Amino acid sequence: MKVSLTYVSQTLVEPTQARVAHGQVALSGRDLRLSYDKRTVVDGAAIELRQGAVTALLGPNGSGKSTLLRSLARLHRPDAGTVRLDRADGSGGSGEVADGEDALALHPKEFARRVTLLSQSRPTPSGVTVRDVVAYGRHPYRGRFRTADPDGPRAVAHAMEVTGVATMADRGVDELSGGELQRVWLATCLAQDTGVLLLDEPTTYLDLRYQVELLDLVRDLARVHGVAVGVVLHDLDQAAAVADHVVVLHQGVVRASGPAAEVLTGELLTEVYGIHVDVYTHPITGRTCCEAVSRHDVRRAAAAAV
Ligand SMILES: Nc1ncnc2c1ncn2[C@@H]1O[C@H](COP(=O)(O)OP(=O)(O)OP(=O)(O)O)[C@@H](O)[C@H]1O
Repeated sequence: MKVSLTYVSQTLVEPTQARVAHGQVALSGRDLRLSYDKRTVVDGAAIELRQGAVTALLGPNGSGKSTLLRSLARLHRPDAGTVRLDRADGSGGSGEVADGEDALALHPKEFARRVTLLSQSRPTPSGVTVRDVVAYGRHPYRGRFRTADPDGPRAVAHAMEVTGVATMADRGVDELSGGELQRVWLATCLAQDTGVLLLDEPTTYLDLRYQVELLDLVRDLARVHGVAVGVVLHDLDQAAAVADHVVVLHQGVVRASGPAAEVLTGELLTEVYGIHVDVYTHPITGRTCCEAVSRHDVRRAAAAAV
């Protein structure tokens, strides 16, 4: 089978938009208060997504990760606080900290050319092919009368190729498995060719190979192509493997934020998740591993010690 995300760093065509200034803040939220029907679920949150870096949002169920991510994507309007978007070429901000533009004030098409979100669930359209759905990612580049989008065909073909859905281009999306559909949505985001990529639990539905390859792709998009990635993950090992920065939410408050290697400690994770978590370096791979200790593990260890 020809599909492969693995070789994306070799095959990814140069993005059509200039992306430089790795490390500069591309999208930021400050002092965000987010609510549903007057119930505040995120309070005082700050987050920065930097060009060329992957930032993972972590935390228990209901801690506010998706809501925070959606607020950065303008899908959840904050009660308080700001969301600011810097220019990909760095012209909208100043050095380390972006001043940027008020993301909420941008024209929807302008925003969609710069930020995309792979959300947790999307309605599956019926009667449309995979190629149609991926081509939808080009909507911000089309004019009122569907005027030419010269980069469109190349971007769509390439997005399908690197996500492994090119071979199913003519199939109806309503006949795909959950994992296939997830890759089609990811291809749609990639076809949108934005400098900021937001992903809400993107490995859901994917089998082991595609989970690993998706995370490789995410890392390449950041490191090779300068994309600022914000990703909600539940798997702490995956987060440790892919993220440069992590933001840990607990009960709607940012409990810790910073370089992954510094933030991911057993002490913090044990406190936040309410279960004992061991963090150690794998003796062979050198990777950071986060392992929750179950009651059965404790019993086994006690029995072995006798
Ligand atoms: N549409 C909604 N209407 C009302 N409350 C909501 C809605 N969506 C989420 N919430 C509530 O907001 C809080 C934060 O939810 P959110 O989905 O952001 O958390 P999360 O950290 O992403 O959770 P999970 O890990 O379970 O996906 C939760 O208490 C949740 O019940």
